[in-house]
Amino acid sequence: MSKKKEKPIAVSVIKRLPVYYRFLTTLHSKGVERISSSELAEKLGVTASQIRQDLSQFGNFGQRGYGYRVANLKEAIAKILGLDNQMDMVLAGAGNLGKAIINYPNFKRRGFYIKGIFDVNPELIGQEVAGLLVQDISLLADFLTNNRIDIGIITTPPESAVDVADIFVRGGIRGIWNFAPVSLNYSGKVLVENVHISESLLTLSYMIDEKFGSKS
Ligand SMILES: NC(=O)c1ccc[n+]([C@@H]2O[C@H](COP(=O)([O-])OP(=O)(O)OC[C@H]3O[C@@H](n4cnc5c(N)ncnc54)[C@H](O)[C@@H]3O)[C@@H](O)[C@H]2O)c1
Repeated sequence: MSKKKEKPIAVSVIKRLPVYYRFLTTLHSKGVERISSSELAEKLGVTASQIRQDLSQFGNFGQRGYGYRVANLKEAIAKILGLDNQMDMVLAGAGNLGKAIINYPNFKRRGFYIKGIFDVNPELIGQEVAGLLVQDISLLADFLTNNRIDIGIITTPPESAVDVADIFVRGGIRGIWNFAPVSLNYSGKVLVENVHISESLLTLSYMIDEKFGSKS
């Protein structure tokens, strides 16, 4: 499954690709066959030249005067994002957020499979969530030795996150999707994507205040 890119692509570009992909998927499901970069840009709130510049880093997609074939571009972006590869994942922390992630059906549709769920709570261990039994966290290290897992998801409280991440790293995991509000630093050993849901909410709250003024 190794798929190292020859030339590093800016993270800002990589972060826009899923947005293009999601929108193209919607267009495709509505039967739209082609779209111009200016239409695509208008719908997504970016400039047409930004889209052309982003996509040109990966190859030649659109045709002048014709635009993009929706199905082709969608498939090409899926490939760039690695959605044509299966990514196997484990999750530590089967609480509120963990269960919501496990039960979300679209990850599987996009090639992300949760293979193991781990927790410390004896009341949760042995419970079935989305067809998998929650296992004792003490079994995680062995599980990683016996299964080739790509991504480890952390939805534990912050105080357990570093311990869990250490087990992931020792177990050979290549990427950590971390929802706990702690910084994980493993320069070079593993890629960490921190998801700060609360920060995103605070940003929205700030923007509401700025645009519409405070409620009082
Ligand atoms: N729920 C949200 O919307 C939300 C939003 C933003 C951030 N977060 C963060 O996500 C994390 C989970 O939040 P939650 O609301 O699901 O909490 P939760 O308390 O419902 O779930 C946490 C789970 O982690 C388990 N756990 C604790 N230590 C563990 C360990 N060492 N190994 C494995 N499992 C362990 C607990 O038993 C529990 O089942 C927290 O760090 C929280 O700050 C949650």
